[in-house]
Amino acid sequence: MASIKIDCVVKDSCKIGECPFWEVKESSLVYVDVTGQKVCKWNTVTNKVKTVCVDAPIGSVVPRRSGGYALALGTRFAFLDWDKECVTDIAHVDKDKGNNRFNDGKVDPAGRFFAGTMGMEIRPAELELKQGSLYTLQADHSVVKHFDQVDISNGLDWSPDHKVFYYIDSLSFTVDAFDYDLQSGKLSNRRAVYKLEAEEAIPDGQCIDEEGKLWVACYNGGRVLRIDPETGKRIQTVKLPVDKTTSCCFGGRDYFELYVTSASDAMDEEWLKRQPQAGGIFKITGLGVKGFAPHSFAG
Ligand SMILES: O=C(O)[C@H](O)[C@@H](O)[C@H](O)[C@H](O)CO
Ligand SMILES: [Zn+2]
Repeated sequence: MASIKIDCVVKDSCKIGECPFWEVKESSLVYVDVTGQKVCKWNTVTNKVKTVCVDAPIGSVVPRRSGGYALALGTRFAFLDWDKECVTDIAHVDKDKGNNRFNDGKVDPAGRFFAGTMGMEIRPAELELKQGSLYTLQADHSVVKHFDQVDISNGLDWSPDHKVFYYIDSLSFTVDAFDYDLQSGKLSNRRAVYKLEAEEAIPDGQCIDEEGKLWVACYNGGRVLRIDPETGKRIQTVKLPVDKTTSCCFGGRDYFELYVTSASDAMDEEWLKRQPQAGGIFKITGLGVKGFAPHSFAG
C-alpha cells in the first residue's frame, strides 16, 4: 500500500472551511467559508481560488443539475448563478427562530438537497441547544422537515446501496444511522453506529467511501477517522497538522484523494502560530480507497 501523504493545498485561510465537493468538469474543489460568508472554488489546474461573497453565514453548497449551485444560506435555501454571482432565494426555514442558521448539507442519490440548521454559536460548540432541524429541499422546491431538537446539524451521507443515511448531530458525539427509503426520501429507525472517544473531540463533516466505510472529520481533534458502521469500530485515524478539521470529501483522479477542510475561528495568536495552516484545505493521498462523485440537486 502506498504511504499516506498530507499536503496543505489551499493556504488562503477560511474562518470555517466546510462542505467540500469535487467538481469534475473543472477539476475543482468547491466549498464554503461559513462565517467568512463565502462560496469558494479552488481550481486544481490553475491553482487559483475564486470566491463569491454572500449575505449571511453559509452552511452548505451543492451542485445543481441545471447548472450553478444550490445553497443553504442563513435560514434560506437559495440558488447561486456562479458566473453572474447572483443569489436567488427559494425557501425559508426556521422562521420562528431568528437566531438560527443552516449548517452542513448534501444531495441524496435521487437529487434531494438535505441540510440541517443550528442556533448561532457564541463560541465553537457554545450555543442554545436543541434549536436545529433537518430539512430536505425537494426537486419541486418544496421543503420537508425530517426532525427537530438538533444541537449542531452536521455531516451526512448515504451508504453505497442507498439504504442507510448517516448523520451527525455534533454534540451527541456519535455518528448515527437511519434506514433510508430512496423512493420517498423518508428516514426511520435512528441508531448510533459510533461513539467518539474523548481525544477525538467533536464529530463534524463526514463522507462515505466505496467500501461503505465513513470518513469523519473531528473538530478540535485534528484528524479524520475511518469508521466501519457495521461493526461500530474505528479502522483508521489520519492526523492532520491543524486541530480544527471540519469536513472531508473524495475527489481528484477517480476520486482517490481525500480533501479535508479546516477552520481558524476562535484560535488565539499563539495557537495560530503553532498551526499556521489552520483554515487551509488539505489533500490526503495514498489511502488506497476511493469515494463517490457528488450528486446534484434535481430542481
Ligand atoms: O463546521 C461546522 O459544521 C460548524 O459550522 C461549526 O460551527 C462547528 O461544527 C462547530 O463549531 C463545532 O463545534
Ligand atoms: Zn460541519
